[in-house]
Amino acid sequence: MHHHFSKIEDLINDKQSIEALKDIDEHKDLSGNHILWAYRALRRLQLFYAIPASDMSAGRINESIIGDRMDACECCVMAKYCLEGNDMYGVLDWAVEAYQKWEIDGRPECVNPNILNYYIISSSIYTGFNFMSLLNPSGSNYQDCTEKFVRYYHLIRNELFELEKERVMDVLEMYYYLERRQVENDFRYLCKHGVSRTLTKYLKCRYQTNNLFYRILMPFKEEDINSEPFIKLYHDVLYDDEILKIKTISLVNMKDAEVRKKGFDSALEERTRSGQVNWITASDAVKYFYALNTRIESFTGFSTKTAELYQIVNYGLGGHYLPHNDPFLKGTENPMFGNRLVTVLFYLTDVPNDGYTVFPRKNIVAPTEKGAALVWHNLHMSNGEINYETLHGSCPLLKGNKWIMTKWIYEEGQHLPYNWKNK
Ligand SMILES: O=C(O)CCC(=O)C(=O)O
Ligand SMILES: [Fe+2]
Repeated sequence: MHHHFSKIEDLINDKQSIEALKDIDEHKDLSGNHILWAYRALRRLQLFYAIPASDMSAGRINESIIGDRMDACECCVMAKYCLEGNDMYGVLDWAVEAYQKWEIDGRPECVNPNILNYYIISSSIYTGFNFMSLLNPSGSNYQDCTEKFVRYYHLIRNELFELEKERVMDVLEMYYYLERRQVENDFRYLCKHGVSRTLTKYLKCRYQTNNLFYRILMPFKEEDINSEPFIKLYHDVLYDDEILKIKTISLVNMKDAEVRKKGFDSALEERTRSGQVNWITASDAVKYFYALNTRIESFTGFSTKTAELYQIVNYGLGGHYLPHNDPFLKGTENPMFGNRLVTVLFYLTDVPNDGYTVFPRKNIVAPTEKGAALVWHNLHMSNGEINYETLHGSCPLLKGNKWIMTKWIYEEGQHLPYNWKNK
């Protein structure tokens, strides 16, 4: 018996075994869908932040290396997925990249050069590049052509990127599309350029006791972000041990995020939102978050009695949430408690270079950090109508992991100048 133990111990300590175990560990949760989503996440990041395949495959964005190098095989797989999604600009970009890496990496077997040629030729025809003009009538082979093409491709790549942005679409959709497109452009711009604090005479930060006697000892650190709509940031309102507890409870229960669509049941739609979600159960909430409810009431000034349960979200690579409004549209509100009056968004991780919460209509990128809560009013406090200026989203994550927790406070039970039931 003892003898076996030492053998097992040797095996465990063996470098190769450790690598193998790591491999198993890293891939254990990947189902077919997740692999497809991983590819889509990369492609989405590429399009969103305008990163050419040559930069992305080097792990580079804005001149700095933040990720791992991709090899020829991985680039080829990207081209394959793009082809399956009928994304011919993607096929072109990745196939050319795969081809170059294939040459540099000593022509690894996982890449079939004929398939690569096929990718390049078909995508180049589709994207309007006259590949045929490169063919030498006196019988050159595809290999030579591909090489030539790769050289030309680098010259025209920027124009291709521009072309890709133009899409054909139904005239009736145009108005909605233009408006949406403006918002999305603003969203992209803000995500790319990150946090800029604009200090004005009116936006200040302060120690806030909210007239609570015991808060004199430990006032809230309140920072004004915007006045209309009301957006404020409260620093250090969630403690490290609470964050750890929240992540521990949630980790085993995370499910792929869903979005509610008008007229449809909740749908899995990773184009709009991609991440993993868990709702803390009522019994766990009582057990662990009683004090937090009281704290939320202290800094927001609203009752949490009618609030939703806590929602935890984890975004991985490429995880995002496109701009949206949190309240339900007219007629779909909660019949007992009304609409989502206030959003309290806690950050369970730091948000250093990406994954910001952005309000594109107000030109705001929230300057937040771990343990802070961003609070905003979704409805006009005078009449309960939705304030569409609170449109907000989460920028696609380029690296690491972002964890948040949300609490939605409802109209019922608050001191409001209107009766929500008569709206
Ligand atoms: O993750 C974020 O920054 C925003 C999340 C959000 O808007 C939501 O969950 O409704
Ligand atoms: Fe939201």
